[in-house]
Amino acid sequence: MTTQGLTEASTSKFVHIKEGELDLQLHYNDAGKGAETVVMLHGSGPGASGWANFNRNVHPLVDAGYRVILMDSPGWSKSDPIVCSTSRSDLNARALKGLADALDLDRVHILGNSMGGHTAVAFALTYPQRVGKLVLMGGGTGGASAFVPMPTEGIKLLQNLYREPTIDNLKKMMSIFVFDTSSLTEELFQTRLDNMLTRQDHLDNFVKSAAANPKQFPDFSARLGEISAQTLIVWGRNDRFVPMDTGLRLLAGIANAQLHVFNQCGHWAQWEHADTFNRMVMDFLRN
Ligand SMILES: O=C(O)CCC(=O)/C=C/C=C(\O)C(=O)O
Repeated sequence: MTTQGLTEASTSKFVHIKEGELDLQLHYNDAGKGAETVVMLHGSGPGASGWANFNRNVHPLVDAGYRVILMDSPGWSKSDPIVCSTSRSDLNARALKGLADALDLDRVHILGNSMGGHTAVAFALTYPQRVGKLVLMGGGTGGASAFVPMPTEGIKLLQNLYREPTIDNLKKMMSIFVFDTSSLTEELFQTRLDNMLTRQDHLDNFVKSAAANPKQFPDFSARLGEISAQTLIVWGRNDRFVPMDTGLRLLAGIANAQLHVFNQCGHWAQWEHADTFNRMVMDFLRN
């Protein structure tokens, strides 16, 4: 199958899930028809979505024969709003369980970016039998860095953007989000700003959630030994949002893990080094 013609609109779907206390509508994109499914989970930035985070990764994986599902987490994009006063990582993991059940998916590979990585680990800890392989980029667990003050400069800019969603604050955040800022276009900024401003309720709820529980992403370090899934950890050496020693903690804790560090790369490895990243992921999933 070739992916010509696959767009956000042509793959856009909704589903209602009931999973524990979660009773809401989720938006997701569904692309490809493979026997194996890769779920991609986006990060926590304002205006983030599956399609915004992974538009450079969907097509190669579909062409390689995978079904690709992009889940928009509760509180992002076209999914229902929510205030989270407990663990956001576990809340998203429950949402993914509901989505996997609704789509009759027994087992999925999970590729998580930042908050999506935290969610992937929460899912693997709670529903280990539902996990194939894990790819964790710039995320996987909360907890303190040994080297960098927390919250990091990137997370402070992200929180500020949630409180004051202006083009200036968006540009401030994006200026340290990726390593090579010349790749950021006015069109990308405008699309991202439009995404954010379309859902003022999501922005307000994120701020309320952080006030109710500043530690939205718990530290899973002590439990990483429970994960048996083969895991590929990917980090940017120049990540100023979630520091690289988080990746080292994941590597130390997950027995079947390997770590790849991209030089000249910020917090968006799957976008900044898309071609190499896609080849690496396909090789990892295949073998
Ligand atoms: O606070 C954390 O540990 C996670 C931060 C995070 O998920 C940031 C992600 C940002 C994006 O992926 C985005 O804005 O697209």
